[in-house]
This record gives sequence, structure tokens and C-alpha cells, in this order.
Amino acid sequence: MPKFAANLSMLYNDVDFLDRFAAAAVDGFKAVEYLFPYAYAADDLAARLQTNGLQQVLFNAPPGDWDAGERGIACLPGREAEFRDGIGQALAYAKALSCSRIHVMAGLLPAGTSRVDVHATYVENLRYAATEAAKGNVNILIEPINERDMPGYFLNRQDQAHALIAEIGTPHVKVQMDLYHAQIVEGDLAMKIRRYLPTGHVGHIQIAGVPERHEPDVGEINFAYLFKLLDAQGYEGWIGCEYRPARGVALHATSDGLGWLKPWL
Ligand SMILES: O=C(O)[C@@H](O)C(=O)CO
Ligand SMILES: [Mg+2]
Repeated sequence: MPKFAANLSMLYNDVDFLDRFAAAAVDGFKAVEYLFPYAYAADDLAARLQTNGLQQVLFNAPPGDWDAGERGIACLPGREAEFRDGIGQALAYAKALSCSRIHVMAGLLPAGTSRVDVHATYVENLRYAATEAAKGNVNILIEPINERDMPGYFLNRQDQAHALIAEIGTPHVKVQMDLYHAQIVEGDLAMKIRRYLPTGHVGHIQIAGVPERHEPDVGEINFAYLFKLLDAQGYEGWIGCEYRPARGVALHATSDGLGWLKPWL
């Protein structure tokens, strides 16, 4: 049976961030993920998890200047010192939140550069992050993201991510397989699950309906079929529900749209 985590950056947006933990627990979630914890004290977040019987299963390393449009700095030459500081901060939060997965965003290709130009920087930064993460038994995740949502993002395809993992050569870097992005970029989701799950290199899965990124039962993907396939592949990790609710009315927008989840709880 798949296990689902509420993505608190996208779900329950009609309540304050710290109140989203309780809202997720009331709807039956046992785990949460979100983009960034850094605006809050780790102790406060840990208390919300504990009070609501929730597990933290994923968050992102500091992404550079998000408000200025940066989407990670792992592939940016010249930002190595900031990258290392960010990994240190993320690992401190991971320890306080007992979280064993950190998503390290690659970043946008700097103007005038190609993927080849920044490849070495990206690999070197991930090797550093993985070495530090391994000390606390944490895995570093890399996520292929579609360029319609994030134009210029360095990492877009599942095969690109798996080739990088082979090159980096450590079990502490894994792929965050977001099926929403995968469908937009390359499709053929069932075959990709059959191909990549047995490698043991998929460390987390996320879902949303395509193309609007709404509830998983809205749009072109048959998720019930894919959940059974993930079970058949023996996937025991979490599935992050990373979508923008569109079904319900204000204040109940997320809960009203969770009909798709009920058979799987
Ligand atoms: O898919 C996404 O957008 C997220 O998982 C993420 O970490 C970057 O925005
Ligand atoms: Mg995602």
C-alpha cells in the first residue's frame, strides 16, 4: 500500500504554515514534506511534528536567492562556499527533524553556459553534500524538473539524473522522481517506474495531476494504476502529494479534494 506525505508548501495554503501540520494530520496523513524550513526554529517544527504524530520525510536545502528567481545553486560555478554552508544548515535541520532526505536543487543554467560547462561543478557539489549527509545517515535527492515550470533548470530528465548518480558513485545520492514533471518532460511513466525502481536509486516520489498540477485524479495520468504498479515493484518509500488543490472551496480546499486518497489510507 503506498504511503502518502502531505506537501505543506502546496496543500493547506488557506491556513498559516505552522497550522498546516494539524490540518494534514486531521485528514489522515502520517507524514509531511515542504520546500524550506529555514524561516522557523527547528524546535518549533519538531514540536508540530510530534504533537500531530507526523514524520518529516523531505525538505529542500537552501536554494540561493529564491525571491530573486534562483532555483538552487548546486550547478553554479563560484557559489561553492555558499553551497557548503547551505548543506551544513540543511543537515542541522535534518537532525532536529529526524528527516533522512534532503532535496538539493541544481539551479538554472547561467546565461551563456551549457550543461557541459557546469557539469563538473554540479558533480563536485553533490559529492560534497553526499559525504556530509552520509555522516548523519541522510540521503541527498536530485529531482528532474520540467522547463515549462522552471525554464533553464539544469536537471530535466530521469535518464540524466540516473547517469549522474552512476557517475557520482555513492549510495547517498538518489532520485526524487516527481511523476508530474516526468509526465511533462518525457511521459511513458509506467515503463519508467519499471525501469528505475529496481535500481534502488529512486529515493522519493511525488505526484500531481497533469497538466494543471491539481489533484492527482484531475488530468491525464491514471494514478490508481501507477500506485498499484509501485506496490508491485515493492516501493516502500513515501509519495509526496505536491499539487495545488482546485476542487474545494476556501478553507476546505485541500480536504474537499482528497477523495482520491481515501481508498489508499
Ligand atoms: O517539484 C517541485 O517543484 C519541488 O519538488 C521542488 O522541490 C522544487 O520546487
Ligand atoms: Mg517535486
